[in-house]
Amino acid sequence: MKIGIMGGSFDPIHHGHLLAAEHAAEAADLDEVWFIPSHAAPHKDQRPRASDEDRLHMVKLAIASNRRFRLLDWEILRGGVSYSIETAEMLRQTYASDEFYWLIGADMVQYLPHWHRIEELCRLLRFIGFARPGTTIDLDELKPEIRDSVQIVQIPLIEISSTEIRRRIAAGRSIRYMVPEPVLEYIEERRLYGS
Ligand SMILES: Nc1ncnc2c1ncn2[C@@H]1O[C@H](COP(=O)(O)OP(=O)(O)OP(=O)(O)O)[C@@H](O)[C@H]1O
Ligand SMILES: O=C(O)c1ccc[n+]([C@@H]2O[C@H](COP(=O)([O-])O)[C@@H](O)[C@H]2O)c1
Repeated sequence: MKIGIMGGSFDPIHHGHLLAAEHAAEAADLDEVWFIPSHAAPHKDQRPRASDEDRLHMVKLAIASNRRFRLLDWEILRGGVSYSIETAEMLRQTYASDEFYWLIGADMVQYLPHWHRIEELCRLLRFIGFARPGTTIDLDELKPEIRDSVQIVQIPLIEISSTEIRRRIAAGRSIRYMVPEPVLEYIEERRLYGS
């Protein structure tokens, strides 16, 4: 099987993530997309605002209606810094006959040279990059060892970020239609992000 990996903080998960996963899967002919919430993103100084349990639960609610989407809690269970190379090694050991494609937004494509043990990671899987509003992808900036592992797909642009959602909630503004309805209800019920 061809499996896409959608890693992220998902603090909270939003329609930008879901749309990107769906369209990237279609464009690259992937059989499934596995969502892997990180415990602590390697390049972010701060831990996510919501707990591991709440972020896992929100992803579960958001993907429940899509038969091609799955949730993997490996990075949460592993704890510590969530280096993708460690996850990729576990995936390759556990599912030796599958092919893995790490799905990343444009911001992350340009940041690839800084990923932990990136050249080893490029030998274990390929990356599928897609545009994100406000960022451009310039593959020429990447050295060939990395560039050759990246495939770019076109997806509809949707200007939503978790940061903007957290800001809106804190300011008492609406986030309806930015996140799936069950996620909105969960955020309100658990009073996450100062709601
Ligand atoms: N609106 C979007 N369109 C396309 N890709 C996105 C979008 N939002 C996030 N992504 C991608 O999804 C992955 C996980 O992102 P992440 O969970 O950090 O969300 P975020 O909205 O960027 O969060 P934050 O604002 O807290 O940094 C990254 O590869 C990121 O580039
Ligand atoms: O392994 C790394 O060094 C690395 C550096 C930056 C980002 N990543 C992964 O890229 C994915 C998107 O990151 P983020 O912070 O936008 O959620 C997520 O799965 C991160 O763990 C991984």
